[in-house]
Amino acid sequence: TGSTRPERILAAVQRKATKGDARSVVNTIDQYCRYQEWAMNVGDEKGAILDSIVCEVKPSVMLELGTYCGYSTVRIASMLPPNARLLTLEFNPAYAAVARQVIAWAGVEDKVVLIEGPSGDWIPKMKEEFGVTSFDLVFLDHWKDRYLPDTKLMEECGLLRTGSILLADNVICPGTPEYLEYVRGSPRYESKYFRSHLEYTRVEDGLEKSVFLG
Ligand SMILES: Nc1ncnc2c1ncn2[C@@H]1O[C@H](/C=C/CNC(=O)c2cc([N+](=O)[O-])cc(O)c2O)[C@@H](O)[C@H]1O
Ligand SMILES: [Mg+2]
Repeated sequence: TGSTRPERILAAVQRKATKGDARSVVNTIDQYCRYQEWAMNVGDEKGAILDSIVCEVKPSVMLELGTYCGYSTVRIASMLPPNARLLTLEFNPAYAAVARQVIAWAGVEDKVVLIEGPSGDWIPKMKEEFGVTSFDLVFLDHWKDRYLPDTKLMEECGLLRTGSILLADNVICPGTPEYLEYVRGSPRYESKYFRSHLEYTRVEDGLEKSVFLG
């Protein structure tokens, strides 16, 4: 049984990235996935948009849905002030195991809480288990058909406050039509599309930034 793609990405990080240097980890994964084998990281082009929004919002408490190998986890954490917290949800134990090591190699583990399990189970427990009042910023990058149900679940659980921001990856490719229709059609959101490309390709994709109006 050979290695998995996430394990090969981890091996590249441990071989080529400077330990404790988050940007070096980000650059190493981008190099590997652009020139060796594609992987579903938000990537460098959309990543720059993600960086600018994290810098603008300066979240104290942030949620990421879909950790995968931890690329965006590290990218986001490297932009956060020391007292900020990034909670990230991943239900595949093998991916979570890789992500923990990528996060550790980058030296950002103090800002990150990786929670292993499905978003549907954990979103309702955020207040009691993690003392979350509400999320300042949520990055949606998990199964595309979960974006809408999990957004509605966060609303129902009172995890969004006036001004909370949802940032969704892949709204064009692979696409999240039901989610887009909801946030663009609802009077409770102010939505904006940031046009870009699918990671490491010339295919159109983009991020949708939606401000919850309460
Ligand atoms: N309910 C849930 N709770 C916790 N973790 C969950 C979850 N649903 C999925 N996950 C995890 O989130 C990741 C899935 C990402 C799907 N992205 C994608 O499918 C994707 C595909 C392409 N693409 O095909 O070009 C490009 C992209 O940028 C993409 O993000 C995986 O690590 C998976 O284990
Ligand atoms: Mg994605």
